[in-house]
Order: sequence, then structure tokens, then C-alpha cells
Amino acid sequence: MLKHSTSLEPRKGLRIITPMGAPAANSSGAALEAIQLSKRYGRKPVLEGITFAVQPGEVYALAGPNGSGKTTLIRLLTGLAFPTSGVVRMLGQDLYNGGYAIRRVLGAVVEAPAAFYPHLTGRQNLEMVAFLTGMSRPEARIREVLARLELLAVADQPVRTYSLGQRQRLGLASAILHEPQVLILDEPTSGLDPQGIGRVHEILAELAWKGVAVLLSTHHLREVSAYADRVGILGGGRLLEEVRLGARGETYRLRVDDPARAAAFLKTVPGVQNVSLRDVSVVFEGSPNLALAALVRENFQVRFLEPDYFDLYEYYRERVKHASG
Ligand SMILES: Nc1ncnc2c1ncn2[C@@H]1O[C@H](COP(=O)(O)OP(=O)(O)OP(=O)(O)O)[C@@H](O)[C@H]1O
Repeated sequence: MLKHSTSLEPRKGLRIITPMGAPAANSSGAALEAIQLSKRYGRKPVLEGITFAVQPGEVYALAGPNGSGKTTLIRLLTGLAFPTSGVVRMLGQDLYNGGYAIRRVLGAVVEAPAAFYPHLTGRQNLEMVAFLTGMSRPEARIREVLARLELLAVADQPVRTYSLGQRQRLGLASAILHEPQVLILDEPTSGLDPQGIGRVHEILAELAWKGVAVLLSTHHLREVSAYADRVGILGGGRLLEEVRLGARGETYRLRVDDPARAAAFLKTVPGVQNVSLRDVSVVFEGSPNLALAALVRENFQVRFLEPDYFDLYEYYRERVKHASG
């Protein structure tokens, strides 16, 4: 059992989930699964029928307007609250019935920035987390995460002197300290400067590359679309849609003198697929070289041709507007 004085109690709101036992085998392959999760407060439904899975090595971002239920969902996924119905599985094990054993695979910061013992230094706070998580000889690992989060310079200062960004980074340091296989973060980049945001992205991408399943909530869609594999859009307590970012095909957009005729023509060109008109542009997948050569051969005046970057932010705005309208 843990023993520490009440004066060392973290202030209310500390939400660092810590490992406590051995991970279990998983048959489904998903690192984290939510199955038909619903949550009501009294008679008020907050979440309804949320089902999704995050694979090892995947970064899954939860997006949604204020009050759409992101924090509630994260609380359910980390075992800080219980659903009215539904199941959460971590590495195939039921989170609510798996005891502490399954929680050792989880690292999380909920309701960021995490609270720490303000009179202790960053390093001492991490030593406390290491103790709580049963890590033996954690000094080298603590130094490693402090360096990774660029906190070494302030590591021996009391946390009460930390800026918001430094506390945010210490929260991430504490969540990854025990090398969890599932990492769940509520708004991990809020309050960070652009350099700090870049660093967090880099760290999350690297963890995913090493096989960690990362789930985060965010309002920063343009930012997250740079490295997330999938984005789940929450609205009105439901998962409206999942957008798979990594799997989007090579799409191009061109402007041409007669777009309707050009689109009809491109549909006949081998190597060019999924041709459609979008406003005055022609959008297609396939070979831009073949498309361009064919149009020029047919004497179309092509003004420009460029990759059609997917704008998650615009897409999200449309999706949420339609859902509430
Ligand atoms: N303990 C609670 N009791 C009653 N209602 C609650 C409770 N917690 C959350 N809610 C309600 O659930 C809904 C979703 O809240 P939640 O904090 O999960 O949204 P969110 O998407 O995280 O919002 P934000 O983007 O503002 O952080 C809100 O309408 C909120 O008022």
C-alpha cells in the first residue's frame, strides 16, 4: 500500500494514471477499444453508443465542439468514471473488471495541465510517480524523460515556479515515464508555444512509431492533422464520423478553361480515377502527369495543377454544422 502524508496529497484534479500490474494478452489486436459506450448524468445523456478502436502504433485524435463529451469520454477510457453502459477494453482486457493489472499499460493526463505537488521539484514529482507506479531504479529514466521534454534546466526547481507550458510538459513526462502501451491525453498541447507544440507532436509521433497507441483530444485540427492517423469527430454525444488521414489517396486539383468538359474527358483517361467537379476545379486521383499530358493533347488550357490537400479543419466545420443543423 502507498503511504504518504496528507500534506503530500496532490491537489484535487491530479489525473495521472499509473501502472499497477502486468499487461495481458490481446486477441483482437486493438490496444484500446470503446464498445457502445454511453454516459448519462441523471437523465441527461452526454455520450451515446460510442464505438471505436485504436491500434498499436496509431495516433487517434478526438475532436468536437465544447461540451460534445471529449473529457467525459476520456474519463471513461481511463477508468476515472464509469459508463452507464458499454465496455472499454485495453489490450483486450475489460478496463472496469480487469483490476489494477490492466491499468499498468496505461499512461494518461486527464484535465490537463496535470496538478503536481507544488513545493516539490519536477524531478521529485517524477520520483513520486515512479514510486507510485512501482518502478525500480527510475533515476536514469527520469533523467531521460526530463531531457526529452526539455525540462532538465528546471528539473530541480519547485513546480510552483513552472510556467503553464512547463507543467504541461511535466504532465506528459509523468504519463510516459513507465513506458505505457496506451497513452491517453486530454488537450496535450493547450497552453504550449509553437516550439512546445512541435516537441509534443514529435514525441507522440515517435511513441506511436515504437508501437504505443495514442489517443488525444484536441481543438487544434490543422495541427493534429499533420501527425494523427485518424480523427474521431464527436458531436451531440455521438461519434459522428472517423476520418482516416493516413489512408487518403493521392488527390489533385486543377483549373482549366472548360472544367465540365475537362472532367468528362478525364474520366476516359487511363491512370486517372475518381474525377469530379468541385466549384470551378476538377479533382481527381491517379497520375497528374497522365492527366496533364492528355488535357494538353486535347488543347485544354490548364491554368494550374496542385495536390489537393485535405483540410481537416474545413471538413470538421462542415460536419459539425450539418450535425447541429
Ligand atoms: N459531472 C457532470 N455532471 C453533469 N453534467 C456533466 C458532468 N460532466 C460533464 N457534464 C456535461 O457533459 C457534457 C460534455 O462535457 P465534457 O466536459 O465531456 O465536454 P468536452 O467536449 O470535453 O468540452 P470542452 O471542449 O469544453 O472541454 C456537457 O454538457 C457537460 O455540462
